[in-house]
Amino acid sequence: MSEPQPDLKTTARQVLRYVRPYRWGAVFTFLAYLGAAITEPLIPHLIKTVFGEGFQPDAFAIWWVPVVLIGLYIVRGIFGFLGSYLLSWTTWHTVMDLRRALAAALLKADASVYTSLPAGNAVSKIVNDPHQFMTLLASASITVLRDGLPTIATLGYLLYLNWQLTLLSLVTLPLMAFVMKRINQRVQRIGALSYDAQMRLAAKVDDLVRAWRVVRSFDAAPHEQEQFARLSKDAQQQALKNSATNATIQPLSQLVAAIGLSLIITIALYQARQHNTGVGEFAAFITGLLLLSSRLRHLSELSQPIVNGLVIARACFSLFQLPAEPDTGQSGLKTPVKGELALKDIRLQYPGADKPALDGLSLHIPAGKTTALIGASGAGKSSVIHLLLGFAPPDAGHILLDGQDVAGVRKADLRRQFAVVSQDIVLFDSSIADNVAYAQDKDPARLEQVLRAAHLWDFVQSLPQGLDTIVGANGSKLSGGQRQRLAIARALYKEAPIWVFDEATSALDTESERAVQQALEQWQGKKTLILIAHRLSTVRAADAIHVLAQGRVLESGSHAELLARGGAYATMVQAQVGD
Ligand SMILES: Nc1ncnc2c1ncn2[C@@H]1O[C@H](COP(=O)(O)OP(=O)(O)OP(=O)(O)O)[C@@H](O)[C@H]1O
Repeated sequence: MSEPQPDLKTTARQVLRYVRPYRWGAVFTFLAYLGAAITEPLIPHLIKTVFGEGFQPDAFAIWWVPVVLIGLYIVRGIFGFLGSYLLSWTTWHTVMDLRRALAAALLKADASVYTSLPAGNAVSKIVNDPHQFMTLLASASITVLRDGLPTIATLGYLLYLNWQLTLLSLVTLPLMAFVMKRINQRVQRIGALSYDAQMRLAAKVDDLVRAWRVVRSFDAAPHEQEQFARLSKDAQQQALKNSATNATIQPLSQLVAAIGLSLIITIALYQARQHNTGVGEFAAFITGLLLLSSRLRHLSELSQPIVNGLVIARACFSLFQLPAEPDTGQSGLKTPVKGELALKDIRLQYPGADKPALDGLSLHIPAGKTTALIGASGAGKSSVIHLLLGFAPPDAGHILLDGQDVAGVRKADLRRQFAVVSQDIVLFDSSIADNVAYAQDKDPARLEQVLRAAHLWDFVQSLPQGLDTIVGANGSKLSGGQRQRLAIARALYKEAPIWVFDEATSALDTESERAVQQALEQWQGKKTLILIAHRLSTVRAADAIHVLAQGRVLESGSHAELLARGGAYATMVQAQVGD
C-alpha cells in the first residue's frame, strides 16, 4: 500500500462513480433545495414592500404580512425536509455500494495481503470510512445547495436592484480564493497524517482484542496502556493540528467578508445620500447583502469538509489497489475427481524470506489412502498445503491432481476438491450448524453424521440451544478441543474428495483422537486423507508416511518400514516414546 497516492480530483471522480446510480436522488435533492432557495430573495423583497409601502394608509391589508411570511416558511420547511431526506437517501445507498465494493476487493485480494493488513484497519476502511467521508461530502453538498443556490438567487436580485454596487461587492472574491487555496494544501497534508495516526490506533485496538489472554497473562496491561496512550496522543496531536488549520478558515473568511461589507455599506450609503434613493431600496439592498455575505462565508468554509472527506476516501480506496489473487487457470477438472496428487520438484520461497520453504520437494499422494507428512517445525509441511490450495504458485515444479497440472485449473474448481482443518482454527461468530454447514445448505441428517464422526454430537445435544448455539467470536465459548472438533466436522461436511488435517487433533485427548480416527474409517478408501501431525501416534496407521526436512522429503514408507530402516523417523519415534 505504498504506491504513489492519486490526486484528490481522481478520488472525487471515483466517488462520483459510486453516486451515479443514485443520481436521481441527487437531482431531486437539488430540486428540493432549489425550491427552498427560490423563496430566499422573497424575504428582502417582502421587507422592501413593507418598508416602502407598508407605512402608507392605503397600502395592502395588514393581515397579508403574517399570511405571506408564515406561508413562505412553511414552503421553505417542506422543501428543506425533502432536500435533507433525499440527500440522506442518496448518501446511504452510495455508502452501501462502496462497502460492498470494498469488501469484494478484500475478498479477492491475494493471500499475501492478509499477512500485512491488520484486521482493525480493514474494519475501519470498510465500515467507518465510507460513512465518514460520504457524510463530510454530503454536508458539503448541503452547504453548496443551501447556500450556493440562494447566493445565486440573491445575487440576481441585488444585480436587479443596483448592479454597479453588486459588482463592486465581488472584489473580495479573488482574495478569498487565494487564502482558501493556501489553507487547503495544508488541510490535505495534515489530514493524511491524521488518518494514518488513526489507522495505527485501530491496528492497536485490534491487537488488544485478539491478544487479550497474552496481555493478561503477561500482566502487560500497563505496558499496552502506555503504548496505546502514545499512539492515541499521536492521533490527537495530528487531529488538533488538523483542527487548528481548519479553524483558521472561519476568522480569515470573516475578516475578508467584513472588509468587503464595510466598503459596500459605505458606498451604498454615500450613493443613497447623493441620489436620494428611497429607504426601502437601501434597506432591501443591505438586507440582501448581509444574507449574501453570510452565505458566501459558509461557501468559503466548504473546502474543509471536501478536502478532509476526499483525503479519507483516497486512503479508504487504497483497498481497491490491493493486488487481486491471480487466477490464470482456464479449465475445470476432469470429473469425477479421484484425489490423486503428485508434487514434482517443487520449490517455494516466500516473499522476503532468505531461504526457500520448499526446495526440490517431490511427493506422491495416492487417491483414497491416508498419507502423513511429518517433520520438525519449519520443515515445510504447511507450505505443501499452501501450494495444494493454490494460495501461491510454486516458483518451480508442477502439481498434478489426477494427472492434470493444476496450474491451468481455475482456483475455485481446485479448492472445491479440498476440505481443510488448519492449525489455526477459525470459527465464525454464528451457530454451530452455520459453522459446520459453512456456505452450504443445512442437512440435519448430515450435520448429525459429521458431528458424531467429530465426536461432538453428545456435547451439542447437551446444549440448551443445540445446533443453534452461538459459538462466540472465533468460537471463544468453546474449549480448544471442541473448536478443533467443530472444524473437523466442517471439513467432513464439505463434499470434497481430499481431506487435509493439519495438526487437526493436536488439542484432543488420546481417547477423543482415537474416537475421531475410528469414525473416519467409514470413509476409508473413498477419500484421500493428508495428515500432518507432530504426535507420531496420530500417523502410525497411515498408508504412507513422508518425513520432511528443510523443504524436501527425507524418507518415506509405512510406520513399520520406517522403523525398520532406523532413520530419522525411528529416532523421532524413540524420542517421543522416551518422553
Ligand atoms: N508467509 C510466510 N512468509 C515468509 N516465510 C514463511 C511464511 N510462512 C512460512 N514461512 C517459512 O517457511 C518455512 C516453512 O514453514 P511451514 O509453515 O511450511 O513449516 P511447517 O513444517 O508446517 O512447520 P510447523 O510444524 O511449525 O507448522 C519456515 O521457515 C517459515 O518460517
